[in-house]
Formats: sequence, C-alpha cells, structure tokens
Amino acid sequence: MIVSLKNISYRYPLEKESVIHNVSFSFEKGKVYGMLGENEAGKTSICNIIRGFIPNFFQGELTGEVFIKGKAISEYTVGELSSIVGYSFQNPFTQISGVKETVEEELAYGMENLGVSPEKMRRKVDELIELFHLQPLVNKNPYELSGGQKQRVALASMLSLEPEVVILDEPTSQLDPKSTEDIFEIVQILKEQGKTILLVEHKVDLLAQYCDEIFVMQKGEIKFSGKTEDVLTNPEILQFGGQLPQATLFCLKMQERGKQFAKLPLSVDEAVSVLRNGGLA
Ligand SMILES: Nc1ncnc2c1ncn2[C@@H]1O[C@H](COP(=O)(O)OP(=O)(O)OP(=O)(O)O)[C@@H](O)[C@H]1O
Repeated sequence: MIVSLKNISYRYPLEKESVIHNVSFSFEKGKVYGMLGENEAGKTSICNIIRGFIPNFFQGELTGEVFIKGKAISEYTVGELSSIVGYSFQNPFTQISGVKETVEEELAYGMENLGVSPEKMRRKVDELIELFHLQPLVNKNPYELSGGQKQRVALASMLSLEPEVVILDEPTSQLDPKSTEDIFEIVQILKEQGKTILLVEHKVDLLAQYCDEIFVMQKGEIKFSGKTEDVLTNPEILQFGGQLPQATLFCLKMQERGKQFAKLPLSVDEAVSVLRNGGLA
C-alpha cells in the first residue's frame, strides 16, 4: 500500500472538538480514489494529513498512524514528502508562487528549489508544456491567466516534482465545463502514468467515470468506501452527504415507480443498455 491511515483522529489547535474521528484506509499504487462529502466533512483535513501538512504546519492533536510507502510519515523530511505526495489546491491562485514572471519560469520553480540539474529541468519543463498544452502561455505572467489556465499551470508545476501520489482537492470547483474537461483529461493521463490519485470532487458523474474506489465522508468519519460501481449506485449514500450520478438517480426514480433493476447503472451508456434489455439485466 502506498498510503495507509490507521485510526486517525485530529483536533485543530485551539479547538475543543476533533474534526476527524478514527479514520482508516489504504491506497493501492496506481489506483484512483474519489472522495465525496458535504462541506466541512473533513476532506481537506484528510488531504492535509496525507501530505504531512498536519501536523508539520497545523499542530493540534493528531492520533493514529500514517504510512507512506510503508514508512511512518514522521520519518520523512518535508522536502522528501513533497516530492512523493503532490497536492493541488481548490483555488489555483494560492498555488502560484508569486515570485516568477512567466509561466515557463513558474514550471521550473519547484525543481529549482530542490536543486534539479538545468538539463533535467529543461527536459521536464518542455514535457509539461506539451502535456498541458501550455505553449501559447509560456511567456505570460501566471497572474494574467484565466482560472482554468492557472489551474493547468498549478497542476503542471506540482507534477514537475514527479510525485507518486497526487491529491487533487476540488480542482474544478472554480472552472467552467471546458476547463473541467481539460483537467479530467490530465487526470486520465496521470492515471495512465500509474500515479496514485485522490480526487476530492463534487462532480459525481466525473468521479463515476474516473475512480476505482470512492469514499463518502460525513462529520469527520468515513461512512462508505468501496468500489465505485458499488458505492455510487447505493442510494443509502444520499443520507450521508453523498450524491449519485445523474443516470443512477434517474433509474432510482424509475425503480421507485415500479421499474426493476438487478443493479442500478452508473453511467448514461449503462442505463441505456440496461433499459434496452428491459431493466433487469
Ligand atoms: N485551520 C483550521 N482551524 C480550525 N478548524 C478548522 C481549520 N480548517 C478546517 N477546520 C474545521 O475542520 C472541519 C473540517 O473542515 P475541512 O476543510 O477538512 O472539510 P471539507 O470537507 O474539506 O470542507 P469543504 O468541502 O467545505 O472544503 C470544519 O468544521 C472546519 O471548520
């Protein structure tokens, strides 16, 4: 397991109540995990625990154990951790370094800080420009970009350090449908590269399409976890802050009106094929 959390509970400094309660899960290398849950469920806190930001920056009270690649997270330096676990924020604005004047320089910034050789840096920057379609933007100031462009640059910068685990915390919450599609294209590429990905995202239809497994969190606890096709077709998740894909919801409504399904479908294509077969396939 590349990431393991065992019985994690956490209380922020100066707060009376814990916000994470006895959470345990593991990530298998190369799989894509989706995390769903209403606001304040504790999703970002969990991300911050996996990347060591809690307790390195937010102290408070953390109990339980976190292992990254089989080693206790406390045995890694901050630098070592940041090159294994990459994290992308909800708001790309906060992720732009603010000290570089062009997109190209921004892409090299993280590598510069880690002392990567100029040749390797050049190769990596070129690769990222190509992968993220950034050619038209290379000489622009990162602050002059649109939200979607900023998010692409922020993601590319994070990936310059070649993390094995990639955490995307609501990467599309401020993006229009086209930019959202661009980000998910990148998720697909990362998936093909064998990265282990945690995707915190409210767009459940996209989670259904890309994730191997899903967690549903509520009030600091994991209420459901398992294979995407099992969790996202389980109407019980609706009572715990989870959502169902549109096609699943549609078939659930039909089921409530008497149509029978052996198993609720996860996507529109699946729904069409099940309905063509009369519903019970
Ligand atoms: N720095 C902090 N200090 C104190 N409490 C915090 C801090 N950050 C988050 N919290 C609290 O921890 C709880 C979980 O917040 P968290 O941001 O992890 O949830 P979330 O599921 O990511 O929410 P959202 O979807 O709104 O981003 C909330 O009650 C929040 O108010």
